Amino acid sequence: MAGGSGAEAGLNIPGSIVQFDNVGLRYGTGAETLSDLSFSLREGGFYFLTGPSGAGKTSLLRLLYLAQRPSRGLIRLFGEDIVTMPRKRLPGFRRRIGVVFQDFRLVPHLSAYDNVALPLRVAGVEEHDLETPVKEMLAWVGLGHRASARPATLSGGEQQRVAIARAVIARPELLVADEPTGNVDPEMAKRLLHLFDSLNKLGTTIVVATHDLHLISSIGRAEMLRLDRGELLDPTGALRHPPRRAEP
Ligand SMILES: Nc1ncnc2c1ncn2[C@@H]1O[C@H](COP(=O)(O)OP(=O)(O)OP(=O)(O)O)[C@@H](O)[C@H]1O
Repeated sequence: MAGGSGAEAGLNIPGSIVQFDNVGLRYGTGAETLSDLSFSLREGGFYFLTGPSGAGKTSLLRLLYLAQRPSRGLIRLFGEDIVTMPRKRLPGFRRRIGVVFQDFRLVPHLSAYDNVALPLRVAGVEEHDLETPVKEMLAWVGLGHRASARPATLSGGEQQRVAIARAVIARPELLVADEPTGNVDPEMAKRLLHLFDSLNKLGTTIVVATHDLHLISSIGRAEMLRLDRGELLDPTGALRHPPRRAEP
């Protein structure tokens, strides 16, 4: 394992929002889909997750947004061990995370407006306080004129933009996005990335899984998480915070 084993494993690393130690994930009885993942993400960092199809990116994101528990290892989120945490505490943690799902998962019977308003309503924001931010957010993603449309009447790219607006509207502490620009044109992709960039500058930690090299190159300060066949490529140990010392 890269650094972090033995006595320091499991300790809370100051300034980290996510910490994985020796995490493995196995679906059923097959081989491990993710193996020995050990890394930490800095609070306020901007990370791109890349890797070939089937490398395990969606599986890693599912661990991050608490849709999946690991088969082994330790995961800390917001400084707490979420593997052994009682299930009833998980929804409170999930509310601190914005998620853009690869398949959008909009609520089908709600309009675009009501889908975007959902996280604010769950957080108890009054109707008269949420109208302006929801309208502004819809306008930013180019859907001001489709506010009353149901998801089934929207194109794939429009649904993706509603999903992104919903994920960012409540300014989550952690934003996890799975191929968030896969269905939009390059101009809109740039606009959506600007949204992530602004959110990051306000303090949200961002993790975006993407194959889009253009997108990756547009955020100079972003760090890379590269997965290959379920393993994280971290040759310099830079994804450990603090990084492990170079071998003598
Ligand atoms: N629920 C599941 N049950 C069994 N196997 C699964 C499940 N989800 C994913 N897998 C398997 O885990 C491996 C990694 O899948 P995952 O979707 O995490 O990869 P990915 O890197 O996101 O791929 P892509 O870029 O194509 O979306 C694949 O072999 C996949 O078939």
